[in-house]
Amino acid sequence: MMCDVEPVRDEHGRLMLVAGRAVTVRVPATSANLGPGYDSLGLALGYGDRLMVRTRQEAGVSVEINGEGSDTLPRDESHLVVKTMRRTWTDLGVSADVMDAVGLELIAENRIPHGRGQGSSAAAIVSAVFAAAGLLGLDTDRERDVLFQLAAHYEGHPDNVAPAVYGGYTMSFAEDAVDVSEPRTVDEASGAGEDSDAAVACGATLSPVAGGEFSTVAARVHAQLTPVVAVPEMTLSTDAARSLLPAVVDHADAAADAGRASLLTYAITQDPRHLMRATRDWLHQRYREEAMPESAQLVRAARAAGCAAVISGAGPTVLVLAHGEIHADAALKVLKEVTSGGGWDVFMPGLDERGVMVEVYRNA
Ligand SMILES: Nc1ncnc2c1ncn2[C@@H]1O[C@H](COP(=O)(O)OP(=O)(O)O)[C@@H](O)[C@H]1O
Ligand SMILES: N[C@@H](CCOP(=O)(O)O)C(=O)O
Repeated sequence: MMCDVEPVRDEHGRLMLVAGRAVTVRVPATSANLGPGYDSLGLALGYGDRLMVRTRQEAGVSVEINGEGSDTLPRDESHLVVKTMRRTWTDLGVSADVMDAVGLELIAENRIPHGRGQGSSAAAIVSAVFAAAGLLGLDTDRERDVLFQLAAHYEGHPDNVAPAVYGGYTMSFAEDAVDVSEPRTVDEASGAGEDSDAAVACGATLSPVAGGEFSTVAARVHAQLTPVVAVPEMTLSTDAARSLLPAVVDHADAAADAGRASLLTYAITQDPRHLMRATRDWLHQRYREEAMPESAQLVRAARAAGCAAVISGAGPTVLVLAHGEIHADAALKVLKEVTSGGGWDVFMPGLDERGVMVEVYRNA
């Protein structure tokens, strides 16, 4: 993090939002699940979104959107980034009066496609949480773990948020206190409209999130691992895809899935030759097939051709985890051939090892 601003506090010690600051946040696209790692495993991809936010004296909010969502997203308080920044400030103890008095100018450069299974909503939430913390003058590198907790809490599942925050390959899990027996939609999980006491700002650093729901471990990816994606024009919201999942799964399916998820961690970090067998899943893809039959068909065709293909996130993007240049070129060719009828964008996005990047500066 690059930062030349300090936290300012009121007479009660509460963090203050002040005019005349600016922040730039870069956040990568992500692919979650990776086959057997439903709601756990994630990979940071080598491209992403950029968000700039300025605070100003005049109250109110202005939003400029370039790229993805420029013709669909709202430009007011209901914009996901604006809502999430305000929620973050509230959770970090900034008073409503202070928040209302300071104006916001947002410029979003969006490259991650929306509703395609590459973590656009997680990227928006992560960029909002880190922008909000940066504008308060907090050291977002030092506070990365607490800010991860907040963002994962807002998103409701940690598997996209973790690689967006830390980069690389991430293995996330719910802490014991969380009841994961009922699948939740993103809206339920993000607690839209509810009061939240997720984190408290105290002293120079943030306290750990009260009852932090999720944790993660980030690992470096094997040098040969090369993602290839096929992105269709159709969209599928994550909430809709989650609503297709059963509340209970068969014990044998859970056991089979656990074996492949363990193997996948070895394949991604140590020996990519195991990727094909390591990317079988029993928990989500088959239940979602009806909502994205063409993606399911592409996964089958690519696997039949020897590519470790899975549905990326909740879909409908198809991801191949290739190993080495020759295999990646072959995977690219297979995906292009099968989708030659049109309507798909097939490319190699590369990987991101750094996660979210924040620069804060004075903007008098
Ligand atoms: N950069 C962004 N700014 C504002 N809202 C966003 C942004 N990215 C995603 N969203 C919101 O999240 C929705 C997509 O979220 P979701 O259904 O979870 O799909 P994805 O797989 O792309 O994360 C979009 O339709 C939009 O409402
Ligand atoms: N584990 C989640 C992942 C959703 O990822 P997204 O990129 O589609 O938002 C799920 O499978 O629902």
